[in-house]
Amino acid sequence: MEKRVYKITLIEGDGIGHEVIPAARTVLEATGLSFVFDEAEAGWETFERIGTSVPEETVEKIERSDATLFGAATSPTKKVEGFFGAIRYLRRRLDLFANVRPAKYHPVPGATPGTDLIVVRENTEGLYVEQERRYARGRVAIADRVITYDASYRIVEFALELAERRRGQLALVHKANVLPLSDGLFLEAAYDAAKRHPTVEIEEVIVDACAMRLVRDPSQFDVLVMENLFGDIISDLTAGLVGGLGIAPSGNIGERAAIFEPVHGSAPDIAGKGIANPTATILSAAMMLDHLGEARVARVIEEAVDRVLEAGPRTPDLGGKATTQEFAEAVAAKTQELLSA
Ligand SMILES: NC(=O)c1ccc[n+]([C@@H]2O[C@H](COP(=O)([O-])OP(=O)(O)OC[C@H]3O[C@@H](n4cnc5c(N)ncnc54)[C@H](O)[C@@H]3O)[C@@H](O)[C@H]2O)c1
Ligand SMILES: O=C(O)CC[C@H](C(=O)O)[C@@H](O)C(=O)O
Repeated sequence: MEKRVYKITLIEGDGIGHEVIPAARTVLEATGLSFVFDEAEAGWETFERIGTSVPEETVEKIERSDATLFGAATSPTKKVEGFFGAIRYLRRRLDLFANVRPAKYHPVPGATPGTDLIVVRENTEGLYVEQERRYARGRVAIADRVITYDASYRIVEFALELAERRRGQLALVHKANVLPLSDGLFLEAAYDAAKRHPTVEIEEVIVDACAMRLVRDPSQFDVLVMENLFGDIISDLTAGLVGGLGIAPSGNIGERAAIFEPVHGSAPDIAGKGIANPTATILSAAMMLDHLGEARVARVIEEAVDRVLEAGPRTPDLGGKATTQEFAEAVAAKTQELLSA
């Protein structure tokens, strides 16, 4: 059979994106699969240079490729005229409606054994419609939070299908006790979708109780589905359960495109030092391979990551002294060794 060549767009973005993307590329190149990598730009540095954070050429490259690996992009906390957040824009522009955020135990300090769950985050609406305004001479601010039946149905359907391939449990995470019209609509759509998946065990969990239960015993959860901002916050919590942001991968999945990225941001506090942990990006690259149908190689990369995390070298966030690239090279070597065994 002719060997498939995968077209992958690489977007470093800002800060540690410049370090973790080359690290993940080192691991991908060790798999023996064939890739054509195409680099594209996005983020704050791009905005400062050319006045837009996502050039059209970047969108076209993503649409033309089989999948994209994204590092991180910086967003300022003050309003900057003409600026929009790169990853937020790409999620909505390309209708990458499902943000899939696994949290699985890896052998690192502070990780909770038994954690093996996936947060499915709605990725196109909620507060991320980014419609804010101020009134009363600037002393009152309102942000719209949009929940639609269709987007809720679509994300819950995605989560139900995922749960069917796993342990068959789905938690519907919501705040309908306080917001019965909006989060209540999410639940209505969820139960309509669930009618077609009778084998999945459904549980409703109010988001604040969900946070508490996750901290106390994450092993009670399999798949959790929720609107955008709840998913943003809960997925950082679940990253914390498995060793921190240096570890947590994700995929933004749509019908026309898919972008894989670490859950973390551009980490300005450590950028440029070569000490960022590339595990989250390497595991995102493994998710990308899984998505492309290369499940076996994806599992081997995950195994290689675990072997290196166990034996060292480790990056400073996990108590080690390794650089980003040293860690990646160790994972690449272990990947090659496991693939040829
Ligand atoms: N998807 C994205 O592009 C994305 C995601 C989150 C934050 N951001 C942006 O990133 C910038 C910084 O945000 P923040 O500081 O809240 O979050 P962050 O994830 O960048 O960093 C939070 C903390 O975790 C540490 N950390 C993160 N990734 C790490 C890694 N791989 N290895 C070791 N330590 C790591 C950082 O050093 C920092 O102390 C902001 O401008 C924010 O808007 C972008
Ligand atoms: O800083 C940004 O522009 C987006 C950050 C981003 C988010 O979805 O809010 C990040 O926190 C994430 O979880 O992907």
